[in-house]
Amino acid sequence: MSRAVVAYGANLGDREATIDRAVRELADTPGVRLVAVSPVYESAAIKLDGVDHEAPGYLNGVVVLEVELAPLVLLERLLEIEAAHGRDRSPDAERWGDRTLDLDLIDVDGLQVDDERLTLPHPRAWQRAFVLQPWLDVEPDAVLAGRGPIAVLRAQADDEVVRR
Ligand SMILES: Nc1ncnc2c1ncn2[C@@H]1O[C@H](COP(=O)(O)OP(=O)(O)OP(=O)(O)O)[C@@H](O)[C@H]1O
Ligand SMILES: Nc1nc2c(c(=O)[nH]1)N=C(CO)CN2
Repeated sequence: MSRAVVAYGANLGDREATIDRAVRELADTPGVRLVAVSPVYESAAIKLDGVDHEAPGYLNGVVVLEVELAPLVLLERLLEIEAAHGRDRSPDAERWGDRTLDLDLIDVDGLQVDDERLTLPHPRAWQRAFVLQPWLDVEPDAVLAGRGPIAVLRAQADDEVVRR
């Protein structure tokens, strides 16, 4: 049994409905138990060249899971749920572009993994308030492997999040 933190983000379509359904689908997955659901945050879209106030805003949050699945199997399930909610993964889709649903595997038991398909912890989570703040709300003492306590990382992250 492992403990996994999954972050979601959505800035296209009916964001609330997509997130509600995606969390339910995740919780209904055999071998997955939903342990905690964070508050939801609004955040401006971060693009490769900085904050984009013209783009639709995101809803972001995290869920904590107990899983009996290997990390790669859980990742496959996340990608499947994203696809079921219309995530555009065509080769010409913009990197960090607008999306109906993004599900990122942030941490699994503090494991450090550098696989072709999976990096753990998520390599950019440490600098994202839109991940750290909701995670902090549900696991205030959590530590991001190789980076330190998420409370410290959150204080250093400069993207803005507003609780809904
Ligand atoms: N910890 C992880 N969580 C989710 N995907 C990961 C992880 N590590 C590696 N990947 C791989 O990254 C690929 C691209 O992910 P994705 O398109 O969601 O990136 P992104 O959300 O646009 O950007 P970012 O990774 O900065 O959040 C996925 O197909 C997946 O195989
Ligand atoms: N506000 C916000 N910006 C983003 C997000 C996100 O979830 N929220 N995800 C990205 C790539 O994963 C890129 N930019």
